[in-house]
Amino acid sequence: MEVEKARVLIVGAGGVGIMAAYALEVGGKAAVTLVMRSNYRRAQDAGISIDSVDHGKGIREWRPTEIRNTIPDVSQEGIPPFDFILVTTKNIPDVPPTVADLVAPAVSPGHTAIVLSQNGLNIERPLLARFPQNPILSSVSMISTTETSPAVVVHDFADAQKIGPFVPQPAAEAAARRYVAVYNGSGRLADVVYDADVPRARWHKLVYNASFNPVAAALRMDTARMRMSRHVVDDLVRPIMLEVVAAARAAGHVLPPDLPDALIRVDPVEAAFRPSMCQDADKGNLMEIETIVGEPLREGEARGVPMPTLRTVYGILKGLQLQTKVAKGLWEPAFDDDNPYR
Ligand SMILES: NC(=O)C1=CN([C@@H]2O[C@H](COP(=O)(O)OP(=O)(O)OC[C@H]3O[C@@H](n4cnc5c(N)ncnc54)[C@H](OP(=O)(O)O)[C@@H]3O)[C@@H](O)[C@H]2O)C=CC1
Ligand SMILES: CC(C)(CO)C(=O)C(=O)O
Repeated sequence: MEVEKARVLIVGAGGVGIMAAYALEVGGKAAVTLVMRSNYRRAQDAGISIDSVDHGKGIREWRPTEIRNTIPDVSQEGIPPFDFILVTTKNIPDVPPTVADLVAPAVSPGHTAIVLSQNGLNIERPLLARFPQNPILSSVSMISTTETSPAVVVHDFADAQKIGPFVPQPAAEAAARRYVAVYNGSGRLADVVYDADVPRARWHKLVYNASFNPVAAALRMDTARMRMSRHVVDDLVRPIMLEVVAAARAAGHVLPPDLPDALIRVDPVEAAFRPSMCQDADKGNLMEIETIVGEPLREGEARGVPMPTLRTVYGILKGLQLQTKVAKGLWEPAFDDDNPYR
């Protein structure tokens, strides 16, 4: 007897979203509807191309069950509810629409589990507030995957995810366990696992992302060159890592003492790896500053943790983000009424 496939909507069809769509479909336990935007036409015409360390090179003209270029409105369109909505856009709350606004038409209250496979801290909170009857799940992803041109993806580090409920609660725990089983239907993805404490996993990952990402974006430097310079690590990366470890501890998450040293050396030198925020800066894209830098800073400072290096880097990054907003017509230089510097 054929078991009914989970209906999964994926919003955000870049590197992470396309690899998730592929893993879900190839596992045979999910039917994926993939929302595409700039790459929609190319995927419609020629399919999606993937070279993947997990699934093989030379995957061509691939398409999931359904591709569309709008967010489904389940009640208006009269379509069956989605079991899961996987969000894999960049999370940039300082520019609308918010993730909650984006997915709202596709959410069936009390049914759809929303999975956030995005970097950052506390990104789940607005979803919990907006959809109190729905399981809200976190996927802390360690994959390295890039959309090199529209609908063409290169995936070069094995898919590793820690997946669990943002708030421990039976329905969310069950939904998270089901999602892991559906995602790894192929049995190939041993590092995609259930984790009962994803808030800790988010802090753990932030030790890398809150330090290397913004410093790389500000300096336009890969992690190998930062290490070769020595001073970039000594003056910026390591101090931020220690500040984030202290903030995590203040928030109740004790991370291994050797974590900063291990993460400083984690990228293969020959990869000359540019963290995602640096790649966004290179492309003139908006960056995930508030979720990756601002939020750990706010969490730490609210608990009295001194975080002077991260605060300075945050200020610089916000300035860079403002320049991108100007370039995109999203900010008009003008004084607010209450600006003391006018
Ligand atoms: N790439 C990686 O290896 C890793 C990424 N992450 C995290 O995963 C998340 C996704 O990253 P990644 O896949 O690299 O990001 P990408 O920039 O490659 O992809 C994001 C996708 O979301 C689409 N999108 C954005 N807004 C909308 C919208 N309103 N409606 C429809 N589609 C939209 C973009 O479309 P368009 O092209 O039209 O802008 C793009 O296709 C981020 O939070 C990132 O930090 C975490 C670990 C590793
Ligand atoms: C380092 C990496 C690829 C880890 O998955 C990441 O999260 C990023 O570049 O932002």
